[in-house]
Parts: sequence; C-alpha cells; structure tokens
Amino acid sequence: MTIRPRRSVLYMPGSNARALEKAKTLPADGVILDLEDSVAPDAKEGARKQVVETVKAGGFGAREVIIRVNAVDTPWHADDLTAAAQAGADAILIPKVQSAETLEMIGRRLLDMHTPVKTRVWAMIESPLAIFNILSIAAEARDSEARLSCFVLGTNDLAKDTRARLVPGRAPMLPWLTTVIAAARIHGIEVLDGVYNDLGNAEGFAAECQQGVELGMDGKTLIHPNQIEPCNTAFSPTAAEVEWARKMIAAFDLPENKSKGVVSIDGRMVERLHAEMARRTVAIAEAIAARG
Ligand SMILES: CC(C)(COP(=O)(O)OP(=O)(O)OC[C@H]1O[C@@H](n2cnc3c(N)ncnc32)[C@H](O)[C@@H]1OP(=O)(O)O)[C@@H](O)C(=O)NCCC(=O)NCCSC(=O)C[C@H](O)C(=O)O
Ligand SMILES: [Mg+2]
Repeated sequence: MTIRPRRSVLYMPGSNARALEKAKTLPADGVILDLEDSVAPDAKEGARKQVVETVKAGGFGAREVIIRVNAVDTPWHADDLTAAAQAGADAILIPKVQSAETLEMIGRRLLDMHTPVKTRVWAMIESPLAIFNILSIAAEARDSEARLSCFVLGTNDLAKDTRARLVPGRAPMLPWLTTVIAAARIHGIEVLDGVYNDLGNAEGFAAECQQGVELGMDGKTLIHPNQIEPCNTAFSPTAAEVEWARKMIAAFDLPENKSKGVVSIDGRMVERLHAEMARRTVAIAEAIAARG
C-alpha cells in the first residue's frame, strides 16, 4: 500500500517571496503557492510569474507542491492555468468548484496543453452549491482526464456564503464536512480540512485538528508555520495505534486464523475490516517515518 502523507498543507501568498523561500525549509507535507485570495488584484501577474519560477527552480524535497489558481470566472484564471500547467507542480488547486463540468473543462484544457500526467487536480469545496453537487463532482475522480485526486475544504468561503458562524466545535458545518468526506471516500479521493484563522489560539487549533482526525480528514490546510508541528502530531498515528495495528495484522496472518472472519485480541473483537484499516495505519506511519 503506497500512501503519501498529507497531514499538513501550508498556504502562502504567491506574492510573498520570503514565504515561498521559507517553505522549502518547513516540515509541512505540502505547500500551496497561492494566486487566489491572498494575492491582491494588482499583484496577480507578478505573483503568477514568481510562483512559476519558484516551482520550476525546485528545492522542495519531499514536500508536495500545489499551485492554487484563480477561479474559472475570474479574468486571471486562463493565464494562471496555462502557467501552472507548465510549471511542473504536483497539483493545481481549483478554487470555488461548483460542478463536475468545471473539472471536465479543466481536464480538457490540461490535456490540450500536454500537461504532464503527474500534475493532478485538487478541488476546493467551499460553496453551498458544491456541497449539493458533491457526489457528481467526486465522481470525476473516475475519469482519468479530470485528474481529480483531492478535495480541500474552504471553510471561510463556506461561512461567507451560508452565513454560518465559525464557532468552536463547528456544529453548523458538520453536516457539510461529513458529506464531503463521504463523497470523497466513495470515489477514492483524499480530503483536507479548512484553515484555522485564529493564529494566537493554540488550544483551539489543537482541538480543531483533533476534530478533523476524528471526522476522517486526511490532513489540514494551514496558514502559518507555527501550525505545522501540532498538525503533524495530530494527524500522525500514535505509537500505541501503530502497535495495536501491527497486532491485528499479525493475528490474521497466523495460519490458524486464515479462514476466520473475526478473532479476539486482548479481550476485543477484531474483524478483518479492522485488519484492513490497520494496514493503512501502518502504511501511513511508515511513510511518515521514511520522511525522517
Ligand atoms: C497570516 C500572515 C499574514 C502572518 O504573517 P506574518 O505577520 O509575517 O507572520 P510572522 O511574522 O509570524 O511570520 C514568521 C515567519 O514565518 C514566515 N511565514 C509566515 N506565514 C508563512 C506562510 N504561510 N508560509 C511560509 N512562511 C510564512 C514569515 O515570512 C516569517 O519568516 P521570517 O522572515 O523568516 O521570520 C501569514 O502567515 C500569511 O500570509 N499566511 C498565509 C495566508 C494565506 O495564504 N491565505 C490564503 C489561504 S487561506 C484560504 O484562502 C482559505 C479558503 O479558501 C477558505 O475559503 O477557507
Ligand atoms: Mg476560499
């Protein structure tokens, strides 16, 4: 089982040369070089040029490199997509995706531009319409031309469009978050949680990371380097979880259990589905350990 850890994925404004450089030294699993909301309109063209040069120059090591372009209905989108397609990023993040048709159109454009197949498409889910269309959007992952591999929650835009409050525990948003995760799992897509804006509130941030883990998110998007370490910790399996996972796998590998669907270990019922989950836990832990 090959797994790429995406515990922590840090946004940075594409117009901020210092942040782009610093990103190469930070322990984030991925970095999103942003051309959208963190870049002012009169800085868009300069940021696009700077981001493409930065990605082409490389130096990001094992970190996944993602370029967030402007949305399809903006005057910058076409030039952003053309530039991002040629930059050699691991993924292009499309904000404000509302329908499957948008991803089909982008997939066709990337094909026309002979974009390397290694460049995937990530979609931001951040509007009420996207939530209601989520199953058909997620189904695009079955079409290789669309390249869809990851959803990113845009919880600030979701709050803006719905008027839901960003409160501790996120009760108003839970139905949307869990709907997106369910649709993603149906079609084998990864899901990253939205950002936590209150940079001074370490406790609140840790609680939201833990909630993301419990909901089944694969990781979280971040806005500041200080958020990386606590996020990596939250989204890494603990030593006890890995030990328990190895125990479950070993139990089902025993010859006497080969034909059993369920066994008892340390007083707990363990089914084959638990061993399957355990294999994923071990694969993630090993992929994290391989990062050093
Ligand atoms: C929020 C910030 C503007 C704060 O910046 P600053 O005041 O410079 O912070 P610090 O002085 O504490 O910075 C310390 C050093 O760390 C570097 N730094 C800061 N942030 C980043 C970053 N994101 N990536 C890389 N490096 C960063 C500083 O350069 C300092 O370095 P040094 O000079 O060596 O000391 C800033 O953190 C920031 O701009 N964050 C990202 C904001 C962003 O990208 N927002 C858009 C994405 S979020 C979004 O759109 C959500 C979604 O769409 C939705 O709808 O929810
Ligand atoms: Mg947004």
